[in-house]
Amino acid sequence: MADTATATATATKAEAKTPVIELKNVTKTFGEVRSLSDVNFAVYPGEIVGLLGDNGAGKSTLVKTIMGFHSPDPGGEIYFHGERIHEWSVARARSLGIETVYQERALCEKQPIWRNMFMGREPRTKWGLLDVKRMREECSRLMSDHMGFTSAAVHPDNVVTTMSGGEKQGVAITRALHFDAELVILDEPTMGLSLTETKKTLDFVSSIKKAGKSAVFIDHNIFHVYPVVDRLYVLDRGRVAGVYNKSQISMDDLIDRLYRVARTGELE
Ligand SMILES: Nc1ncnc2c1ncn2[C@@H]1O[C@H](COP(=O)(O)OP(=O)(O)OP(=O)(O)O)[C@@H](O)[C@H]1O
Repeated sequence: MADTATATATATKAEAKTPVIELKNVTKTFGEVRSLSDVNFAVYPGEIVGLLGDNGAGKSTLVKTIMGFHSPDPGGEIYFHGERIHEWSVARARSLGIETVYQERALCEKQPIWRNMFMGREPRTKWGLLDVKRMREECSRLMSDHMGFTSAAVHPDNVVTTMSGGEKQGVAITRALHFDAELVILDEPTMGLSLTETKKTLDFVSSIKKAGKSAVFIDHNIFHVYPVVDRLYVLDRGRVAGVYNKSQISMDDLIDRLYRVARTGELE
């Protein structure tokens, strides 16, 4: 069983590097509801961090804070590569390379793959028109290099509706990496997917690490999260109930820990 000492040891080892993103003493209240309570959270370069917790634990509030949708209550601090950012917003987070991959419905189903790949960031010709040729070619390259799609059946001109759930998530993750995301937030990317499609999506998650980027992975299913992450945060009632180095806690111990936290609310 991991304990606070283990988590601290892990953090100390990683502290040789500066976190990509760090939240210090972040509290977030909505009226009477305290969704986050004095949360300290960090993601280091090249690290995949899992975020676990029961319904209402504060996972969405935490990632929405990272994404700039919520501002912390006074006293909370956000750092990006060690620099304190005072004016945190969606635009700022995005400009710094924080990208989010939602459940599969985030793509435009009736649009071709290449259109989805460049949505909102379309390259233009010198006359200001959409550079469709470049988007098609670049999409084709990304699909074979990053997504391993060599089959002629998966073509950049195919509309997204024809793709499987795992392939759609592949497009979303590849899109994030292509736009130089430093930190990819994966918000329940396996929801509603079959076993095979889930496997495909988890492989794409691993590709984020291979590309030297970082990710925060939220999922209710610990069997999906555990295999692909380096560290795990457990949230409970808005607090960080534990931080674990995956290499130092087995899945069984983690499950026990989650049950105990949910039952007793105790912190590490
Ligand atoms: N905009 C809001 N206004 C009021 N309360 C909110 C708001 N957003 C979240 N909450 C409350 O904050 C608490 C944490 O919610 P949050 O959605 O962050 O939890 P979660 O861990 O993501 O839950 P789930 O796994 O069910 O999605 C809940 O009690 C929720 O009702």
